[in-house]
Amino acid sequence: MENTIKLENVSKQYKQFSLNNISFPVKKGFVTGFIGPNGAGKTSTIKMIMNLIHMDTGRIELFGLDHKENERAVKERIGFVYAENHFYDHLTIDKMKKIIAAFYKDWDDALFYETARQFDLPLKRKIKQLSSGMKMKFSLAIALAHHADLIIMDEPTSGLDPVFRSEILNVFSDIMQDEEKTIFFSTHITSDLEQIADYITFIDEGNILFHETKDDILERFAIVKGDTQLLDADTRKHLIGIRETDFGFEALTANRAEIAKVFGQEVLVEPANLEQIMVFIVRGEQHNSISRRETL
Ligand SMILES: Nc1ncnc2c1ncn2[C@@H]1O[C@H](COP(=O)(O)OP(=O)(O)OP(=O)(O)O)[C@@H](O)[C@H]1O
Repeated sequence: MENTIKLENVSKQYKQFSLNNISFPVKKGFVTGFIGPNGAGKTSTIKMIMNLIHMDTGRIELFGLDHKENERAVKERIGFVYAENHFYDHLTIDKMKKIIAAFYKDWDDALFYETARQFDLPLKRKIKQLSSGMKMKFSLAIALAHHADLIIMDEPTSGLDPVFRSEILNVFSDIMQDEEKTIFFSTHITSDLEQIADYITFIDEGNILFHETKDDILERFAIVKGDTQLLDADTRKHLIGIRETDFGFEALTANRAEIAKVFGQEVLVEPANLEQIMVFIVRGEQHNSISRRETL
């Protein structure tokens, strides 16, 4: 399977934060969701992919090409949707579109207007008068109009109401009908991923904890519930983010199959959704002496 994006041992050191030799692929023809708690390093990673900030070490390939050596060529093929406004506020959508269109060889004006109509974009309205959802749709209309093969988005659905979000997710599904297209986006909204992601890349504190298909993740992880008396130094090693109450314990396992071997029939094993997986893993790190990466 072809990789549209490939990160190899990418690192970046800030004063109080570092991205630590991160490596993962983004598969062509699929939607990959990039999740992790606040400050995990999602935006920094995306900015490095887009060559907006420099990495200290490592290599990033886009469409099989080094992303810096071939920056112009690869950017022609990318639609970048980003929360920080990169438009001129005082221009109307239509005028801004004209400026942007000039940068792309493969610009399709008819497709832009068709998408703008579909999105109800007010062409004569100034950028500064647009809601964040409209700006987001405008960015997507641009990405579609220059026939981007790869769409990269940093939290595209945050701040959007549920109706708008569902509309945008439908647009993503439409885009993915074309098997040549790839979507990579960061989000906190795990239910969006449950709906449309094929792969999930999980980052925390500058480390990639896993990169797998969504189906494998939902298969592998599970919630375990049982009596606190079952917890000892050995059994705890198999659990992540244990929460103990008067009624018993609740924890996450990263290896559902192993739980029966450890606890027999004495615990309840239930499916875990992505939100629970994220919450338990992050809590696990705060309270556990065992490194999260070892447990996963
Ligand atoms: N230019 C910078 N200088 C110093 N530290 C920075 C800089 N940019 C980001 N950081 C730090 O790097 C860490 C990761 O930030 P980043 O924005 O990549 O996280 P994120 O996963 O996108 O978070 P969020 O979900 O809150 O948007 C944070 O602790 C942030 O303060």
